[in-house]
Amino acid sequence: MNAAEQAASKQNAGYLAAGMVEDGMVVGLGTGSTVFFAMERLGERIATDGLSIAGVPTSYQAAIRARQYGIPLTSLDEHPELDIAIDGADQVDPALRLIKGRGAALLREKCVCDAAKKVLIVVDPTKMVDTLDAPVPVEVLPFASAGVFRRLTLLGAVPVVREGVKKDGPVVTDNGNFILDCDFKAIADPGRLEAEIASIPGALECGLFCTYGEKITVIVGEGKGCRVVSLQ
Ligand SMILES: O=C(CO)[C@H](O)[C@H](O)COP(=O)(O)O
Repeated sequence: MNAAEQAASKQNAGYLAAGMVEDGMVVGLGTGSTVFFAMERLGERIATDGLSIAGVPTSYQAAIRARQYGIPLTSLDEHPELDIAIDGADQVDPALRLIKGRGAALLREKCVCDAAKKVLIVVDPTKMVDTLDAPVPVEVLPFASAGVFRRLTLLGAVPVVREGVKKDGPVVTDNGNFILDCDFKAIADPGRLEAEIASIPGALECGLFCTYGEKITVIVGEGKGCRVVSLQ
């Protein structure tokens, strides 16, 4: 798949997801290039069809884009339960377990995913895999980073501190933390690994999303439309 085909697939997925949002909904807004197509289409629906929604952004970048597209914003404080969330993913397996966090927004993305009654994951076909094997990002409290690094190594990872682009030194997340990208190779039991990482003090969240399959619908953008996948 070349870059133009991939962009078209992402647009198809994002636009279909935006069409599933109903008037009056409070919508979790994920981070990344695919979900931004959904935001673009939501903005058009607001401007032309009078769609009335409010969005909860998962990052500064999502908030900035939402404002550009004219999507009114709210917060999890105001709406601890969301009608729906739209987000991207880096990998999706057949049980609809995900690896997320390329954009370092995984902590807020998991909070929003957890708060949503229904989650639409928008991807291009390259994201669909039989076995999750991409590096798993772990958001780490800087105070505890050396200890978390050691514990992740004991779990079999090769952790790498994510470095900034146009910034020397580590990426600092929207929450003021570091990211360790942890290569576990093919992950035999993603749910168990997610629980093991969650048990490390100072590992604030990881990019494995293994417990939300029942409420996730995956929209895979393809050349001329979309394939919709759910466990139901
Ligand atoms: O998890 C994410 C950000 O933290 C993104 O949703 C994920 O990386 C997919 O991004 P894209 O749609 O640009 O491929």
